Amino acid sequence: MNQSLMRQTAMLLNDLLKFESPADAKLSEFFRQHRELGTKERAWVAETAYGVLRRYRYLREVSVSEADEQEDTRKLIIAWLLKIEGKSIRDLDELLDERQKEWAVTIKSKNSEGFSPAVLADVRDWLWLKLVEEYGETEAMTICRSMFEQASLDLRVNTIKASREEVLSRMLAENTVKDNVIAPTPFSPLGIRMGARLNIGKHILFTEGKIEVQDEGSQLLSYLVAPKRGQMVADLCAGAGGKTLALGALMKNTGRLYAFDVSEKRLNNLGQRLKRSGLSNLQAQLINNENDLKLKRLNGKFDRVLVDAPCSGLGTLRRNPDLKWRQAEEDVAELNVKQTNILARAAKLCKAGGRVVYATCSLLRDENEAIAEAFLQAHPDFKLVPANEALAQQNILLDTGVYLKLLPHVHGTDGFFAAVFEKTA
Ligand SMILES: C[S@@+](CC[C@H](N)C(=O)[O-])C[C@H]1O[C@@H](n2cnc3c(N)ncnc32)[C@H](O)[C@@H]1O
Repeated sequence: MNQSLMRQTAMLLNDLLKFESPADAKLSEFFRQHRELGTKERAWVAETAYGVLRRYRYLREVSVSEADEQEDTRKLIIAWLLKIEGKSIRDLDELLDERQKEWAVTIKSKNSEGFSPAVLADVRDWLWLKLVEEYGETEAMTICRSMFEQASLDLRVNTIKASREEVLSRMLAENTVKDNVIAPTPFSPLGIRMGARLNIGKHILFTEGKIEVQDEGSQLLSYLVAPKRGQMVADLCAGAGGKTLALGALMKNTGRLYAFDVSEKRLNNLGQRLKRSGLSNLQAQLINNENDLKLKRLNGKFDRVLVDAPCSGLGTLRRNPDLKWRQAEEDVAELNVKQTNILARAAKLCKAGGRVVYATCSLLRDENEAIAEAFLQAHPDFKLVPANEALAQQNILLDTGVYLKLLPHVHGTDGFFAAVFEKTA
């Protein structure tokens, strides 16, 4: 790595730290503008930028001095290399100019004595307080630290086109995955976990539609929905269809599966994935909001409704570390209103004897249990189906209690929450 790459990464970080749009989109845009960068250089830029985003608060604390007029992202990078990556100043000889070497000496000498727990957990104060209230200080710290790790690459085998055994044996036989740790996921019967990141988008199994990228936790949600052959199923917040496609495969391409969302762009992405999947039971529909008239004629028609609600996304911080700096406490309150309303709308779509699943990738009670409990209070015609029992019925032995609650350091998945409701009348 060299000084020019350092400069480019610092410029990218200047942009990312404005927190105006998601970091993954900005990173892709950066790579499109810098096609001259090779694979190793790209990996270094991505790792460094995401590394700084994961540890931003701590790194500022050890690198920014009172004399600084404005934040210099090169200091953050140096701090990341020295303090997190464990490099020595000598290791960085080629990378740093003389002034930066002086910064490095100062940064190296800083220790974390007296830093607040929120700085060490690398989250904003409001979020730290909420997590401590919910999980206690020790568990809150463990959760925050688990988010410093890179997530594994999880794949879902599309059973419309292949079996897990077939995909696993093909991958194990291949040179591309030779040095990779590759294994069935522990809980999802359709998952494969890969230790290292591959550009899976170009892999033949992917282009043939035999595999999809999907976190194991997300795969498990479709098992909670548990759609049966020939049923009417709605995915009310389908987005780009990660869970919709899994539902379609569980339905063995029979029945009718509706994918609704308010985002045209996301539904267009679903369209691309749908072509690869080989599913023909799926219909995508753009709606204005949960009160869209298009939904009205479908009231009481569905056997299964999934609400994968818009949420803070704090369970996905391993993949989207920028979210912890972009989310404010007020945003969560705003999301709670949407979550409550969308779930109430889902209840209307569901027929008697049918099932509604409410899911988020949030860690916060306000977006999870609180919404589920309020729903049960307001909807006496629904009862809670314990998630552990619903999974056991699918031969998945994962018991996190009446709600599904997944955490990276416990389950190896992103953080997920789900509640299963059945309409009794
Ligand atoms: C957590 S994401 C869904 C991710 C998707 N289910 C997947 O597995 O890839 C939440 C989605 O809710 C959508 N959304 C937001 N408000 C909505 C509303 N009022 N009705 C339906 N969808 C909504 C967003 O556009 C977003 O795609």
